[in-house]
Amino acid sequence: MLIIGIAGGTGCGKTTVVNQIVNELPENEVVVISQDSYYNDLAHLTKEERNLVNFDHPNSIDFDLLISHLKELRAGKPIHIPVYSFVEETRMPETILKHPKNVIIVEGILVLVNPELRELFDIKIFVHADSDERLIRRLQRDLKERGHDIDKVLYRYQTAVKPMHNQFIEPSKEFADIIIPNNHYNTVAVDIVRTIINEKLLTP
Ligand SMILES: Nc1ncnc2c1ncn2[C@@H]1O[C@H](COP(=O)(O)OP(=O)(O)O)[C@@H](O)[C@H]1O
Ligand SMILES: Nc1ccn([C@@H]2O[C@H](COP(=O)(O)O)[C@@H](O)[C@H]2O)c(=O)n1
Repeated sequence: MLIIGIAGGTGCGKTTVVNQIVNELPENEVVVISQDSYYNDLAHLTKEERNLVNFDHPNSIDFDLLISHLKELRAGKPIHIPVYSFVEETRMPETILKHPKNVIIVEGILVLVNPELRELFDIKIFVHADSDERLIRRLQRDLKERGHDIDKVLYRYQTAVKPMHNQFIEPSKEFADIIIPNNHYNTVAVDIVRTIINEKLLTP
C-alpha cells in the first residue's frame, strides 16, 4: 500500500491535482480522503457560533479520527468517512463507506502540519500557487459552491485563512518530498506523480 499526502494553501489546486492524478489510474486501485471531511462536528454550536470558528487552525480538524482511519485502512479494514457540509458548517448524520485500496491519497491544507499524520505518508507533496492566485480562486469557488458572500470570504481570508497559512501551512512545505508549482496547470508534475504510483502498483 502507498499512502500519499497532498498539502497546500486553500485554492492552490489540491483537489484538481488529485483528480488529474486519479483520472488516469484504475478506479479500484485508489481511494481519496479529504481532510475537509474531518472538520470537527460542531452540531452543538449555533450557526452564529460556527461562523466564528477558525477553520484554518489545526484544532478545527479531528486529526485523531483521520489518523485512526488511515491506520484501519492500512490494516486492511474498511472505514466510514464523515460527511461535512460547508453550507451548514458541520458534520452531517450520514457517512461514506470506503474500502482499503493499493493507493491512498489524503489531501488537505493541514495534512503536513500534524506530525503523527505526516509519519503515515510514504510520499509527501505540497502544491504551490501564489497567494493572489489562490485568493481569486477561493473567492470564485466560495461564492459559487460554498454559499458564502464576498464580505464573508474576504473577512475570513484576512482574519483566519491568511494568518493560519503563514503560521502553519507554508512552513509545512519543508516536509514535502515533491513541490508542484500550480500557478498554471502542471501536466508534467501530474505525469511524474502518476508514474511513481503506477510503478508502485506494478511492483508486487
Ligand atoms: N492551475 C490552475 N489554474 C487555474 N485554475 C485552477 C488551477 N488549479 C485549480 N484551479 C481552480 O481553482 C479552484 C480551486 O481549486 P481546488 O483544486 O479546489 O483547490 P484546493 O483543493 O487546493 O482548495 C477551482 O475552481 C479550480 O478549478
Ligand atoms: N465551514 C468551513 C470550513 C472550512 N472552510 C475553508 O475551507 C478551506 C480548506 O478547504 P480547501 O478545499 O480550500 O483546501 C479552509 O481554508 C477553510 O477556511 C470554510 O470556508 N468553511
